[in-house]
Amino acid sequence: MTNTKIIVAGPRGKMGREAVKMIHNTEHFTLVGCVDHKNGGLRVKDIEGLPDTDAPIYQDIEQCFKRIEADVLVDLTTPEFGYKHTKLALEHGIRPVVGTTGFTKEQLLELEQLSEEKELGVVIAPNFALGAVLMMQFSKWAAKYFPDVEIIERHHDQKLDAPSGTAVKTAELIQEVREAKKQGHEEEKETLAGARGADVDGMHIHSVRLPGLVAHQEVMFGSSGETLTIKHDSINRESFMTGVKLSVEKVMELNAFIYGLENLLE
Ligand SMILES: NC(=O)C1=CN([C@@H]2O[C@H](COP(=O)(O)OP(=O)(O)OC[C@H]3O[C@@H](n4cnc5c(N)ncnc54)[C@H](O)[C@@H]3O)[C@@H](O)[C@H]2O)C=CC1
Ligand SMILES: O=C(O)C1=N[C@H](C(=O)O)C[C@H](O)C1
Repeated sequence: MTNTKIIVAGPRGKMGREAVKMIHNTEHFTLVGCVDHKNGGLRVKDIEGLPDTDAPIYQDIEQCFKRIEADVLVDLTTPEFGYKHTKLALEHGIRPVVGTTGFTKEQLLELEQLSEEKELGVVIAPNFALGAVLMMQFSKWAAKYFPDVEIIERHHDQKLDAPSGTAVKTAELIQEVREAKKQGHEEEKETLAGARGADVDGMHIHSVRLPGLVAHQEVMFGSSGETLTIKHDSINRESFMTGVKLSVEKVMELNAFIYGLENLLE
C-alpha cells in the first residue's frame, strides 16, 4: 500500500490522541504534522502521552498546509473549527476525513459543493464505530415497519453538541423510510419545556450528558403489544479507530463527498 501523509487537527483531544496513536502504529500512514490551538513550534513527542514522533505542531492551520506536504487532514476538533479546517483543507488540495460533529445542513452542503468543485474526496462520518453504523442501518430497516420511534443518546458531559451527530444521522436515515408522523397523544402538552426532547418530523431525540459515559445510543420502536430496542455502546475511543483508518484509506481513492461511514462499507 502506498504511504499516506496525514495531518491531525486536535491531537490533544480525547479522539485526537487515539487517532495520532493509530496513525503512528499503522505502517502505511505517516503523521506529518498536527494543528493545535496551543503548543505551536513544539513536536508531537513533546506532548505528554503522545507517541515519540518528530511531527511538528502548528497553531495556524494555513501555515501548516503551506509548509507541510500532506494527503489527508483528520479533523477531531469542535464544530466551529472543524468546518473551517475542512474548507481550508479542500482549498489546499488536501482530502479531509472529519469526525467532528455539529455541522449545520448548510455547512455540509457547502462542503459538498466545494468537494465537487475541487474534485477531491471528503469523508465526514458522524460515527466511526462499525457497531454504531450497523445500529443506524438496522434502525432504518426497523423504521419501515415501526414508524413510532424515539432516539435516546447518552454521552460524556464534555460534549459540545446536542443532539449528537449520530442521533441526527439516525433520524435522517429514518426520515428516508418513514413519513412525517406526530407521535404520542394528539393533545399532548409539555408542562416542562423540553420534556419530550427534540422533534424531527414527529420523532423525538433525547440527549443525556453525564460523567462516566463515553458514547451510547438506543433507538426504541413501539407498536401494538411490542417494543424493539436497537442499542450501541462505545466503551472506549479505540472503537472509532477502525473507521478512521478505513476512511483515510478510502478517501485517497475518492473524488466525491461522503457523509456517513456506511457509504464506504461493502
Ligand atoms: N465521528 C466519530 O466517530 C466521533 C466524533 N467525535 C467528535 O469529535 C470531536 C472531538 O471530540 P473529542 O476528542 O471528544 O473532544 P475533545 O474536547 O477531547 O477534543 C477536541 C480537541 O480539539 C482541540 N481544538 C479546539 N479548537 C482547535 C483549533 N482551533 N485547532 C486545533 N485544535 C483545536 C482542543 O484543544 C481539543 O484538544 C467532537 O466534535 C466529537 O463530537 C467524537 C468521538 C467519535
Ligand atoms: O462527542 C463524542 O464523544 C461523540 N461524538 C459523535 C457524535 O456526536 O455522534 C460520535 C460518538 O457518538 C461520540
